[in-house]
Amino acid sequence: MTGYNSQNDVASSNGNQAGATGHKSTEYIAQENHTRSDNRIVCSLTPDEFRAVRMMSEDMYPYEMIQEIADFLVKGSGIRPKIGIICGSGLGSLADLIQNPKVFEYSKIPNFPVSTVEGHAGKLVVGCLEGVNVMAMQGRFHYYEGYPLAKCSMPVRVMKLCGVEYLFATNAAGGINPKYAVGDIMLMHDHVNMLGFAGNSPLQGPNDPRFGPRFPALVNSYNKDLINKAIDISKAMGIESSVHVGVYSCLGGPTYETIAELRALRMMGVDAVGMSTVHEVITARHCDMKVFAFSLITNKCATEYSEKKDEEANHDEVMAVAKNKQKACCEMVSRLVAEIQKSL
Ligand SMILES: O=P(O)(O)O[C@@H]1C[C@H](O)[C@@H](CO)O1
Ligand code: HPA
Repeated sequence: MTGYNSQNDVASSNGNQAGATGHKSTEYIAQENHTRSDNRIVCSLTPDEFRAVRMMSEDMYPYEMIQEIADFLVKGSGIRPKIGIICGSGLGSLADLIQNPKVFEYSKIPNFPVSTVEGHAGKLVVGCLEGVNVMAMQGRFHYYEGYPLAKCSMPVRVMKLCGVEYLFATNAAGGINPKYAVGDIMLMHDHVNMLGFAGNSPLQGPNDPRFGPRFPALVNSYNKDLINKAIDISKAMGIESSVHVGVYSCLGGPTYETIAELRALRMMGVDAVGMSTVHEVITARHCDMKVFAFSLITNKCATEYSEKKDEEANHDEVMAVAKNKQKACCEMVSRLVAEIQKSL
């Protein structure tokens, strides 16, 4: 074979849904081309470049591959979920609410990434909550784990192809708004996409219109009706004084923010900061899901310089606060699902 273009071949192996097998055969062809007996290099990429391209293509999830994952989950559970829930750090107990759960470990789901962060169990739980079929991710994927944004939010598309219409995304976040206390809940009504400012988006790359449009609008991303219902629920629960409506921003992490960064975020109107959710919301809105999201404020972000160690954010504190507040978060989610059930 002459004039071999490994880049084309990588793309087509991806498009063929060949998965690991396709990639292996692509690599084989490329290596063969690099080691022809006449020593002519016919591959347009060096082996290292080829490997890089191949790794990039492994991070792409074409529609058919996502359909395969969705089919696997629907077949394995016998359920078509209506609501998808993403459990934030330390909030995995949201998935424990699910009755008659069918649990899929991420490592056993074909082509699924694995969770690497403490407090993210790496399980997908499918079952029934308040009479509604739901699917919950006990463990999400973060950019800082090394996954590209499209891969981090790929499960949202899986949910969509399983039948999900509503996305509930939860997270642990640092409170920047000085009125917020540790343990408060912030219902997200908007976000500032800092990774987007830097030119990074989960929708980067070719657009597949079967998911949604090339240029989706993001105003009104957070469903107002669901926010209002959650406010009513917080009143019924007697926790309205610790529930706020605010703006979330996601940074890349894994570092917590500097004082200067936190001051800048505050000036931009950000109330809480974390390392997730925004790319999931973008992906969900792209495929026209209704979105509800909240942050559990697990720590207060310092905006003054201090030598005090206890003012520094740390993941143990995040986890401990989440554990303490999981009951209220679970109740909020259950009651909101029950409200949705009434309207189905
Ligand atoms: O998955 P979430 O956004 O809830 O997790 C937050 C952000 C980091 O992963 C971690 C930092 O403590 O908690
Ligand atoms: N910053 C970023 N992410 C977080 C924080 C924080 O203060 N707390 C929990 N997740």
